[in-house]
Amino acid sequence: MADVKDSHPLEQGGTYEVTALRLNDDGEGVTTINGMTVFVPFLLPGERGNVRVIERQRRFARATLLDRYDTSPDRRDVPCPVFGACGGCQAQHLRYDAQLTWKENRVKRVAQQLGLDADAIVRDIVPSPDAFRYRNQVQMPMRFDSDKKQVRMGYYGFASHQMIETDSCHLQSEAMQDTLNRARVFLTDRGADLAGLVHHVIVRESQTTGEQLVVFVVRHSRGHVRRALAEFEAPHVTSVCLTAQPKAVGPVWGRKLETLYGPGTLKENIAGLSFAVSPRSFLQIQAPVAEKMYQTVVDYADLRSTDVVIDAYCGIGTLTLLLAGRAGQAIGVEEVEASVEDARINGDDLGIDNAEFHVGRVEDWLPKWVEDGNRADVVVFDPPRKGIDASAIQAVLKASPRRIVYASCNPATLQRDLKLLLAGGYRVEVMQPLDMFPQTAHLECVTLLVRDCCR
Ligand SMILES: C[S@@+](CC[C@H](N)C(=O)[O-])C[C@H]1O[C@@H](n2cnc3c(N)ncnc32)[C@H](O)[C@@H]1O
Repeated sequence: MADVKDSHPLEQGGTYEVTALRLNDDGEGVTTINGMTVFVPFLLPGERGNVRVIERQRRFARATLLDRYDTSPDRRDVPCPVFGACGGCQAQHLRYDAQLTWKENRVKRVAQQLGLDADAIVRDIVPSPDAFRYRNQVQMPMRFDSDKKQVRMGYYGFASHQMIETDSCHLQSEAMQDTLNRARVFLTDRGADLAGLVHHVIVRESQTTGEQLVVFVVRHSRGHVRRALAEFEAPHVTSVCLTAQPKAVGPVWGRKLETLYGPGTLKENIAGLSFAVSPRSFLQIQAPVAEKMYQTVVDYADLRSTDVVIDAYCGIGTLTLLLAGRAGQAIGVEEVEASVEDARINGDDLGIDNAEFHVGRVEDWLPKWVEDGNRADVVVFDPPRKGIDASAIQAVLKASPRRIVYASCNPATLQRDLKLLLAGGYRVEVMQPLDMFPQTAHLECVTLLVRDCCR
């Protein structure tokens, strides 16, 4: 068989004039050169440009934009000085209304690829009330520069661990940025002995109270390190914590977490309920869109007062506790022990006595629960980006709940998992996209599936 590469006269390093046809799921312009698909970051649909091919694979290539000859009406001025180098945002150059259309169309494409009537099933995307300064948490890499004797701070570049220095990210609140800037100065002032040990600073903020929790991630934790970091103060910071993680690159959290001062948790108000959030627990990145997402899940679940509802991947129990208000029994399952502790405390504080929580992996817990002969009338899934494990899908098909509500943050795994659920006898009734993450390629989508015999 002829090598596919040979049938495409496309030179690595060659320069070409192209026009972008559409955006891919990562927000890159998609074009073709001599019949081969080529991805060009920062070129918008309809824009012409001169590009250089920098990577050539069997079926596609990547190119970098050298010159742009046109300006799409969807292009906007970018407020962030490190946009394009920093790996955090992919779509700041796209007007917000065009970002919403792009994201909604991605969900429509998922529906189409599953053979569904996308226009009938996919609802209009729910926008974020704020296109900037919406995030409630940040993990900021910090490095001590021994030549300059100061701490450098910034995000990692696209697909790399090269630090792109910045002291003004437009996605987080000004108060969070102020805390990070103060942490950098604080560490620089303390010098190499302390600053050389800190490789990340995590800031979490309650969008209800404005209180902040700071976690210093250190290579190792000794008494003098704890005492020195406990001196850090900033106007909104109510708790300072520490975790020891010897490696600066890779997972940020160490095994242990110590509170140096303060309660070590934040309180967040979501959909009228107050939740305690500890440093390691998952919390949706912004409260206003999370509330809309939760309300959609609760509506789609359409619970009856005797129903048993399972909330798989429940985090601190936000959805479980909201669902419990409408059901006979709500059961949350979550692998992070600290989150389940938060969930139990939250249930007790809210006086909700028909919710229970289990620590475990959904793919282990759900098959066993079904095997033991338990029933579920409605199952809610809100997994991480990797989606639902196939064994959990097989288990839910066996349990045969009346409804399945799937909140997804990744259209690719959503499509994969929906395919299995459709083959297992479920029908997609409606898909609701939500923009939880403006300026980035990420989105949320809540899908309602109904067992084919139940209308
Ligand atoms: C997208 S979050 C949703 C949390 C919650 N529904 C909320 O809205 O806050 C996914 C959660 O699943 C947890 N998780 C990830 N993999 C898991 C697994 N295999 N089994 C159980 N929980 C898991 C994560 O720790 C995280 O809390």
